[in-house]
Amino acid sequence: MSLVYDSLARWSVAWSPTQVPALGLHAGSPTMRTSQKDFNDAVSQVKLLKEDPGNEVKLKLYALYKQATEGPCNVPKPGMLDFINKTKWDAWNALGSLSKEAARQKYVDLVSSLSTSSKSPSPETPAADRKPPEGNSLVVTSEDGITTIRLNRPTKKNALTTQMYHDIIAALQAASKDESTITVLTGSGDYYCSGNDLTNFTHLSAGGLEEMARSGEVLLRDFVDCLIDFPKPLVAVVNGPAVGISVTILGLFDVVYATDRATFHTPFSHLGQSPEGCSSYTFPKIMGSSKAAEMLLFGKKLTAQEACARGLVTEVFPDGTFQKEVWARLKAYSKLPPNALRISKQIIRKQEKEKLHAVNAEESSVLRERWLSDECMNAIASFLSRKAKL
Ligand SMILES: CCCCCCCCCC/C=C\CC(=O)SCCNC(=O)CCNC(=O)[C@H](O)C(C)(C)COP(=O)(O)OP(=O)(O)OC[C@H]1O[C@@H](n2cnc3c(N)ncnc32)[C@H](O)[C@@H]1OP(=O)(O)O
Repeated sequence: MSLVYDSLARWSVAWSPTQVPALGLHAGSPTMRTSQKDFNDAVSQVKLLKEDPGNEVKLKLYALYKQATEGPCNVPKPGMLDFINKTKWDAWNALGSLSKEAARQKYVDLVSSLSTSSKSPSPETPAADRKPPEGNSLVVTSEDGITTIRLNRPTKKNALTTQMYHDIIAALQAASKDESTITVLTGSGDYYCSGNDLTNFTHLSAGGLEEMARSGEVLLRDFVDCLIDFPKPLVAVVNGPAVGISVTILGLFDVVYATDRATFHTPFSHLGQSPEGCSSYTFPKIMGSSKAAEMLLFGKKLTAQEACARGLVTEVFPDGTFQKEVWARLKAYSKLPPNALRISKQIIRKQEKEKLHAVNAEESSVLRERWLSDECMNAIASFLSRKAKL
């Protein structure tokens, strides 16, 4: 059995009976024979768990399995940038000199506690029925003069993958030329967006970390440039909490409507990162330098009402009537003459376009450096190992 990440934030159990290493038990001891059977049964049970027990538990299972089968951690510590293996190594190493027998017992106890809290599926349940596929991460629709770009990864709180940045750019480019009057960005499920998908940092190409940071800088700059240049009214329909880049770019939207359930959080310092989306310029301008610093430096999370009082949000609606009220309002606005709207938007934006592009280029370049820093690496590794939640 081995525990693997199928993406960096998600452990999955890969199991093949033929891959089980010898347990290294001494024959003849009845206690140990019982222990070995219990352990083997527990190992088999893990793959039948219906509910994902979460990364923390899976990490514990991994560490106990290694300790039970190989003894104390005996392999060199992986490099700091090798997030997955370092996290696994840390967990195994933390078990110190725990005996194989004690590790087996703890493993069995842990699996037994999971089995009682989660029903196993019947063996004939097809895998596809256990977890429905998530479908398209971005859904674009056009109706009633409104093009809607919907972030659609609700199980990941609509975190933005690199593919989604590319897809949003393409959707905005298409929307700028289509028949619609207004373009809307919104989210599916309980979140608006949890910001940049932190597993984006783990998809290393042959060029290594430097290359990843370089391509991240280009992607970020292109994404934000596209928002700066977007020629039609751009509206954010913030249907729930918003984090990171999904908050900073709000300063580039024309109108921001939020449910009263929404919160606005930019935890850049916690992540060893720095502001993007032109927020280093737009936030002080919108809310004053000291309020902006509270958000961008110290990561103060705002309620929807607070964000509205600071001018980041246009209007807050009760959650119960949010969708109905907002879409009725937008439908009415979409009947306005499209050319007048375009021209008015463009004359407003024109005053600052050059400045915004310069700010974007600088923020993206600073972030490239940040991504290579120990502070950032450690924060991401910490999130991925679920030691910290923001
Ligand atoms: C160098 C390459 C980069 C390329 C991209 C370039 C452009 C990007 C530039 C922008 C850079 C940074 C700006 C930012 O956006 S910084 C902010 C990043 N976001 C976060 O730090 C939020 C992290 N998430 C959380 O703190 C919590 O998940 C939550 C949002 C508070 C929700 O908590 P919850 O308890 O209600 O739900 P939870 O169980 O944690 O989440 C459900 C599953 O969703 C996964 N998930 C949520 N958010 C993210 C995320 N941002 N990245 C990756 N995965 C996320 C979470 O891991 C859970 O998954 P699973 O069920 O455990 O598998």
